[in-house]
Amino acid sequence: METRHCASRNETKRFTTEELRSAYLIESLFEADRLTLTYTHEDRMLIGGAVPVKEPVILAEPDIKTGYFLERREAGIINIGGPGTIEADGEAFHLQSKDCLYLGMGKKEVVLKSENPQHPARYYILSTLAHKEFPAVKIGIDEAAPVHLGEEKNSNKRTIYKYIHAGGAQSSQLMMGMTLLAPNCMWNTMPAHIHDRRSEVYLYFDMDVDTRVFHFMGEPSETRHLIVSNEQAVISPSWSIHSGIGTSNYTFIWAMAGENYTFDDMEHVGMKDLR
Ligand SMILES: O=C[C@H](O)[C@@H](O)CC(=O)C(=O)O
Ligand SMILES: [Zn+2]
Repeated sequence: METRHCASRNETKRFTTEELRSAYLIESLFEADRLTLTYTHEDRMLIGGAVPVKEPVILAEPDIKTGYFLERREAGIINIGGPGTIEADGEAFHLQSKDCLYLGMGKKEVVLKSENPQHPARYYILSTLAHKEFPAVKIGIDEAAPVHLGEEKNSNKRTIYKYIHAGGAQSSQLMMGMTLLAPNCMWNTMPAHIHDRRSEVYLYFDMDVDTRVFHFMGEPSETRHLIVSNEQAVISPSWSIHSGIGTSNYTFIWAMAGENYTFDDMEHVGMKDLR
């Protein structure tokens, strides 16, 4: 497990490209037959990936220092690969591509499996602290609440699918969903926003090998960018905008944790305030 301590707003202003990338970008998440994990101290989110090929992957990490992974945590797991099955304390959940599984606090044995090693499941895992147990539930993309945003003339027409949120799968604090861009639309989350009461993580995927997303971060008056490749994730502290433009099509998963559970609690940044 890799640990990322929080960088302050003021030190971030002076970061070189490499310093910015090592603080905020997670470059490698999906490896065969093992769980990769990054522990960010931003709202203590755990960001993970697993690709079961030859054998199942167990959700376990001694460095978390609790009796088991979900002893004091909950998790959202979205499959971005081939079909797979997740077993949680003996209960099996079948996940096609873009299906999500919510696992509440208290689930002891979580086993991640692929149906076909030739086309393995690719599990993206986002785990946050929990204070209460909520039932495990699978949410297919067809069951997620769609929100239509943006306009073609601004190249930002997109649909936000919410899986884990106040009106969907219940959780202690995790909110999770996926944003799909309309054809020829490359911008996400512009106009940009911050939410001072929550941290957020973006996973960019469904990208060609040479496609890049220019992900914009930083305080609205001090923006920086990260150049992001397929299946890489970005940590967004509460003071940072999080917006991107792709050189070609892409999809992204967003996940948030923090003080409130109010998706709409965003402070929109006026275009005149961006620097
Ligand atoms: O706080 C909310 C998150 O940043 C995302 O839901 C935004 C997003 O998916 C988008 O505008 O496309
Ligand atoms: Zn946001």
